[in-house]
Amino acid sequence: MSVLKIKDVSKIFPNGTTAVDSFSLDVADGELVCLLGPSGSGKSTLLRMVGGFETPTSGLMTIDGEDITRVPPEKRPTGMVFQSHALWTHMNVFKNLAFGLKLRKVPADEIKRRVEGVLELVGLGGYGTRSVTQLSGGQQQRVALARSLVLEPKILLLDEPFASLDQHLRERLREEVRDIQQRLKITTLFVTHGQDEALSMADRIVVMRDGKTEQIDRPDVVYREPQTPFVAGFIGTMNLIEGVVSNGVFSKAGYATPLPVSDGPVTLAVRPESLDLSAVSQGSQGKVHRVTDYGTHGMVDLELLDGTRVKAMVPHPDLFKPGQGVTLAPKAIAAYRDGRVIHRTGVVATTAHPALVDA
Ligand SMILES: Nc1ncnc2c1ncn2[C@@H]1O[C@H](COP(=O)(O)OP(=O)(O)OP(=O)(O)O)[C@@H](O)[C@H]1O
Repeated sequence: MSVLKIKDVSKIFPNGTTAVDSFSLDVADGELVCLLGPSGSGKSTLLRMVGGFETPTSGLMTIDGEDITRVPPEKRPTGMVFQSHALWTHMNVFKNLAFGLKLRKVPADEIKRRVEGVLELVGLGGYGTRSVTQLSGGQQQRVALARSLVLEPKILLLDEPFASLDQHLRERLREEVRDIQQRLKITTLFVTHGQDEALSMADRIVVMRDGKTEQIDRPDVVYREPQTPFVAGFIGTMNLIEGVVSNGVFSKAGYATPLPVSDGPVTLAVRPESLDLSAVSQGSQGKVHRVTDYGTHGMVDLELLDGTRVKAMVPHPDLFKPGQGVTLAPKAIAAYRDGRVIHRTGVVATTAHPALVDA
């Protein structure tokens, strides 16, 4: 039973950079929350503050009600796994794991039991006597995870732990870590800038931007109901089409559609799979720039009459050729104004996973 609370935490570095800006988050017992955002959005700084490796400029952090804001890392009930795992190469796997327990004066027989148990858990049973230099990258990262878990932290902190691994291994480890996390029911905060990682692992995703929260929601909600154009553009492939609404009609470069919002500038968010195209010889609203064949589908790069570029997913790539005139029927998922959602259209994405439409 461990709950992490972060309340109005800010970090301003001595050079004046505000890395984290009045950030608040409650992570429930056993929950896995992903911090997702572009480079420089403050994810690592926030995680490092929870781990005690950076001190907040202001704010409060508690674990199970106890203030940990200024507690040194080794005294916190947190375990952190870094991107570069920094295993001790002069020690074998067992000793790497036993080290922290020895420091805590855990009796030898208990050390043996706990290390062996956790090695089994990460799929490395029997690897104790191996030198860590004789392990693959994925195995080393499992040892790094085991080294944190063996200390039985209340909160597990993962900072892009798979970033250095190839795609295939990353996907496998992602599933393994999620399994272990759920089996142990360990409250976890996970930093990534991989949206597929966040979408596939998290109970909730925090989309960060400039040290602040842009949206906190379940993965499917973040994907289907992005609150801001920033989130819409960040998760999956999204066309953000800027136009103007006048008398209930949205128009953009020769294209018009009813939109029940007040007059003014509007940004429509349209997934490529929700932008239907028709090839026409007259009255086109755009021109095909390029068609990419993805085997299962095609992705058409279009140029609208005013030069705006958008993407449309089509079932058969050979239906469209560069230079071909088209009309479009975009089904927007939402309309935004001044950075906030002002209208939801009820259109839902037809693909469950954004990797499908990444182009
Ligand atoms: N020690 C430091 N001194 C000054 N500025 C820093 C320091 N560490 C980080 N920053 C700045 O704080 C901001 C947030 O950095 P942070 O590393 O937390 O972002 P991030 O979202 O984790 O990025 P990435 O995905 O690239 O790791 C950035 O503008 C970064 O340049």
